[in-house]
Amino acid sequence: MFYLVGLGLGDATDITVKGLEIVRKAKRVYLEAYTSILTVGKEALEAFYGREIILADRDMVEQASDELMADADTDDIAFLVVGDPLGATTHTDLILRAVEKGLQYKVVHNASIMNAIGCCGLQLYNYGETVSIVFWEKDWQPESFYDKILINRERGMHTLCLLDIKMKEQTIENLMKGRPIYEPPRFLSASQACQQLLEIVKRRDADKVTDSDLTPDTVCVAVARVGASDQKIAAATLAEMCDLDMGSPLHSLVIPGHMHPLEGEMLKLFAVSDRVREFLEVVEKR
Ligand SMILES: C[S@@+](CC[C@H](N)C(=O)[O-])C[C@H]1O[C@@H](n2cnc3c(N)ncnc32)[C@H](O)[C@@H]1O
Repeated sequence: MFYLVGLGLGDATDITVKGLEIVRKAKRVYLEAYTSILTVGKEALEAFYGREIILADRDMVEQASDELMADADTDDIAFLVVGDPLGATTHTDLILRAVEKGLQYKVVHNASIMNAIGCCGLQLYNYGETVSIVFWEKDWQPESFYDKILINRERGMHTLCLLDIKMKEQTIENLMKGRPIYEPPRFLSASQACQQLLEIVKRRDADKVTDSDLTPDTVCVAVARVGASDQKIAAATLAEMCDLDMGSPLHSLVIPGHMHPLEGEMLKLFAVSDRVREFLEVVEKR
């Protein structure tokens, strides 16, 4: 059996009982190591599960499925994914390859950032398309995520923005071989994401600005390390968020659409300034 096991969002103990039983009896245990991270590393997982873990880089997952799934016809192979195996990063390609090979598979679900974002108080029913905000390079500064945020806002919907993780293949190879990591992975922070969003606002033609467009005063929400003991949530204006330190990764950002009074009341718990509190009090009284 080929098992895709979700690890949840916080630390080693977030695996489900069902997932842990599978990990403990599987012949080999892989950890997908490039789309998300927990607040603890491979060693802490190995200590908690009592099993050796093989890190699986993008090449292995996308090109070496024979190796990954070897023996899954007669033995159990576990493939661990931070969050939910089918949340945000959908590993449906692996499922299709397992089926092609005539293998049986099972998914063990767990919490995903896609549902845990409910922690900020904005209703999951009211979200539109999720977007990914990528690290801008000197000569590559896409703006497509901004347009998707506007489409959601035009419909009154909130937008969950997942933030880029840049992990060089070399870093993962070094990790897998126990070699030192010369270039640590880079994680886009909520404040960097807001700086990029405001840069796009600045570049757009002021005459064409609509009510859905973002401004430095637009209230947004940043979450960091959701599910971990030091989880942090902050509601701030985009301009305030540019200078707010949310601490170590992972971060996500939410750009609200139309807010229900209850959503405003809940968000107020996380307001970082009087300006945001005053704005949310108006929402509460709608
Ligand atoms: C590609 S998604 C992977 C999703 C994962 N499979 C899941 O179901 O949650 C990775 C992005 O989700 C967001 N994310 C994942 N876990 C998070 C957490 N615990 N706190 C805040 N953001 C998180 C970050 O923006 C990160 O770059």
